[in-house]
Amino acid sequence: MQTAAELSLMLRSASNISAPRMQLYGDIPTQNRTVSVELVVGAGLAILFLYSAMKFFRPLVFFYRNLKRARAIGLPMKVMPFPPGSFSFFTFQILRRLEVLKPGTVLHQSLNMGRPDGYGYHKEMGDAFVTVSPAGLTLIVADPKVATHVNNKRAEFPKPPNTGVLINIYGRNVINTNGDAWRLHRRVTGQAFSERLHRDVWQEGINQARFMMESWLTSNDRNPDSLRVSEIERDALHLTLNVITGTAYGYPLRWNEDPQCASPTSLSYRAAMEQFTAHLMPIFLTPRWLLRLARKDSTRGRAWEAYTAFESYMRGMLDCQRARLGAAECTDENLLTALIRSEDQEDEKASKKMTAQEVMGNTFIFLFAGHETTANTLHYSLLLLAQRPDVQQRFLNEVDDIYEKAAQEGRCELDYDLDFSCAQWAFAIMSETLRLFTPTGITNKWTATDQPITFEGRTYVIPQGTRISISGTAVHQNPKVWGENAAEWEPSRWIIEDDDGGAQMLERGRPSAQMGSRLNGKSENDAYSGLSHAPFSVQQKQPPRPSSSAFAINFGTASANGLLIPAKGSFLAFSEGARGCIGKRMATVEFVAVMCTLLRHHRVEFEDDWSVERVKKVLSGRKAGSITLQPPEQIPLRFIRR
Ligand code: HEM
Repeated sequence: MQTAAELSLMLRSASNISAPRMQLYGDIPTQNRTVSVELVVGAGLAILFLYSAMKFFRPLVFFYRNLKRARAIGLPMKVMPFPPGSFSFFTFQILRRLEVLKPGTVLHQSLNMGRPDGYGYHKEMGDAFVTVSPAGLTLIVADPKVATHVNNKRAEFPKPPNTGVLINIYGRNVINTNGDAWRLHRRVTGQAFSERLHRDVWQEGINQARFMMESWLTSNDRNPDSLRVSEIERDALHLTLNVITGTAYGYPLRWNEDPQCASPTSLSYRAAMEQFTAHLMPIFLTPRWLLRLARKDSTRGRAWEAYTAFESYMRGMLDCQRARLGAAECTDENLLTALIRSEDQEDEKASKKMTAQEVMGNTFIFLFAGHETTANTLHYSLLLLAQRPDVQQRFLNEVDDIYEKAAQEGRCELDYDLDFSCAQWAFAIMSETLRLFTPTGITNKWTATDQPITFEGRTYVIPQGTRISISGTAVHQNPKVWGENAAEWEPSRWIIEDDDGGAQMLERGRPSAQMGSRLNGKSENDAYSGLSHAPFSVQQKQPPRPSSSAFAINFGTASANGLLIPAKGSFLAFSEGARGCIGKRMATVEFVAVMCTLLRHHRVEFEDDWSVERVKKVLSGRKAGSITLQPPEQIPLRFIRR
């Protein structure tokens, strides 16, 4: 038997023996485990704290960094919580849906959702200034020379990254690509914008204007002497959609006719486009699968309906052109045949084909970009002519002269080659409307690397990654560029004085027969070089209105038929440089043909209950949430036989 003392000794020795083993296998680690759990939790909390702090302070850090970069430039600077333009179409739509954004409220005004302020900001800040926000720097430009410099250096100032990802809805296209991809898209689509297309556009503009007037006749108890038009905006959109479809897409339509559709839809072509435009936000922002699942009678359901209907119409037109190409029926090239060919054959320069998606993307973007801007210009011009009977009279005289000349030459129809270049006032009215009611007031670029710019004689380095917003709206209302009356709609500014200094077109009213022949002798390029800046048509010897100190005019030139070619950078409605508007001439030809047809036998007036003041108020506003500039309210018009 062991005594208690022996037992106690044994236990103690056992514990002494086991001690080193337990050290080896984890007793001390148990203690450590507690420590390491604490460490892990502590580290986790620290990370969480650091992450939250970073999230919280990051904008401040960025803001501080951006502030330093902006100061280093040396241009005037404006600090903003958000970059300008953040409250664009989409933000506006979201806020409107939340019902916190009512027109006339302070919030509405402060988000600058009213009509763009024109030159307002620049009065305080100068013609080039930088805005700083945590998101980055934006250089805002109302100076023609800086605008031209930026617009003409495509590689140094490309479109900002992710430009137009939203307008990618049917596929990549010429508007939202850069570099080699853009070059391919522009080369392929650019072929279609030939003089042959412009000739077709002229004729189709006349046809569609007649169809439109016929549709007014049926809605006016067949009284051709007084046609009331309650929705001129809608009709103008319908007209321009039909013109582009009938010409660039090779599918001429009567007024209410639809093109071929690849799969059945209950929406007409025009209704599909209207519903599409009305549901841009859900279409742009919602994943397709979610749109597809939406209830038919919901907003998203309607968006999906418009999206699929429009896609079916585009596929139908592509199928039709493909069939014509296959049957060798198609000798004429148009935009769709050019796109189809680019999917089938490699582009020689790029050694690449376009994908089916890119073909769809371009099919969509040309319809979309090409019809709304031209429709807005027609719409605003008719409103402005009704507001200014004196200018309207000048134009009506011109219309009479052009038809008279055609009759003398044994023609009952106007002809693109013979008559387009005679429409001096039509051109002046269009340009002046685009100057003050610019459909897309801002074009955005970006600095790919640090870039020097020269402004008012000094050079500034704009750091890499700066957004550059060229504000056409501000340039067009800049008194240094367009004179003290820059904010007034005055089409006569586009018509150049005679060599003897008299404003002959204005004073004389009707252009004389002599004037008629002076215009007729010139080529169409001469007559419309005002939009193209084509150097071959310029008469350098005749600077217009030397008394004016305005840049556009003083440094501008005169076209051979007496139209102002503003100095570079001062007229930006179509932008400038390699990425300028591809459809500039098409829009001009269409405008002239339609206006000459609409006002051949009629003059346009407002209804009696529309006072000048009431009209002015509407014209100074902007339809909320629209992508291009549109008046906020419908103003009914009346076409009175003259
Ligand atoms: C009055 C009518 C029009 C106006 C005011 C206008 C205005 C503009 C402007 C300002 C740009 C430059 C946009 C930017 O850089 O962000 C542009 C580009 C473009 N426009 Fe127009 N446009 C008109 C008519 C048309 C028409 C009729 C078409 C075609 C049918 C068209 C097709 C395009 C295309 C494809 C581009 C992109 C060019 C490129 O990035 O290479 N536009 N337009």
